[in-house]
Amino acid sequence: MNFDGKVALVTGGADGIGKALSDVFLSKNMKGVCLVDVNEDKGQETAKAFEEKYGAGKAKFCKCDVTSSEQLEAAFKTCVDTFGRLDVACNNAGILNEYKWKLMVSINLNAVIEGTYLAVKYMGTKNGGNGGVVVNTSSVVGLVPRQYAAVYTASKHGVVGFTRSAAFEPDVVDNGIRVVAICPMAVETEFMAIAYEQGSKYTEVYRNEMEGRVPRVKFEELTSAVVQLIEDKDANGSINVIVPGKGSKSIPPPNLNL
Ligand SMILES: NC(=O)C1=CN([C@@H]2O[C@H](COP(=O)(O)OP(=O)(O)OC[C@H]3O[C@@H](n4cnc5c(N)ncnc54)[C@H](O)[C@@H]3O)[C@@H](O)[C@H]2O)C=CC1
Ligand SMILES: CCCCCC(=O)/C=C/C=C\C=C\C=C\[C@@H](O)[C@@H](O)CCCC(=O)O
Repeated sequence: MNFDGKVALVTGGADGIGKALSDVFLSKNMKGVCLVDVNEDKGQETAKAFEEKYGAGKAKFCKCDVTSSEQLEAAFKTCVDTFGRLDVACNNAGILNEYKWKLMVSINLNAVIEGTYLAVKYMGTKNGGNGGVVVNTSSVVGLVPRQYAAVYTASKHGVVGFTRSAAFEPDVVDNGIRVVAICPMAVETEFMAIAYEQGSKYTEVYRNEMEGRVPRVKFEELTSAVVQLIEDKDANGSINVIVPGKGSKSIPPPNLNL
């Protein structure tokens, strides 16, 4: 898919990875981006900054807690009502808080599943849309284990398993939709700092043993991996790990000869 005149919806679009993706989408001449986020102040601020940079009417902020089915569907509807179409859905919002693990699973996994199905409803060729691409944000710990962050790791493994499987569901394929996921290593966002504030078993260990020593994926490395996945019409069910300084690599599922 090329980006010209297309429309994206990005959850967690107010900040971090979602903001960086939205910026790149607009720089590639997308018609508009819908920033879907629970943080109203940041969301309004980011939308305003994008309108100053790319022109009036290019960015729409939708206040939404992705754990609410009603709010998430309203965001998809607002996006289509505002821009007249939807082509790319990035299910990206996420948190790290092992102490609030049920909430974390709701945000990191349930909302990704719900967002994917809503994308089929609002982008599907059988539902009046033009087809499109769903990009789900997992993590490198969607592929490998990480102690002290068992539930975060489980939620991100869930995103990988769901993406690999949903991509080949007839209802998804027959609606002209591809589904992919990214598995970044640590990225240059405030994610860990926010996790410190909220309190998490992993962040205490991270702070003591790793902080300042873990290389970070730069926004440019991450966004170019996502752009490639969106542009590549053969990328479906693809799970791409993104490693600082080494770019993006597709990780096939294990072949168990079953
Ligand atoms: N930063 C990192 O090192 C890595 C992050 N990831 C994943 O990338 C995704 C984005 O993370 P970052 O941009 O780094 O974090 P971030 O904290 O900078 O941005 C996350 C955004 O999601 C929003 N959000 C949180 N809960 C929400 C909810 N219930 N409803 C709607 N919006 C909500 C926040 O308000 C924020 O704007 C997450 O899924 C995270 O797990 C994956 C690998 C590495
Ligand atoms: C488990 C919570 C992770 C939250 C963020 C996320 O989703 C992904 C983080 C990704 C990468 C973390 C990398 C950690 C690397 C270390 O295990 C080690 O390899 C780095 C050591 C560097 C050194 O110089 O010792």
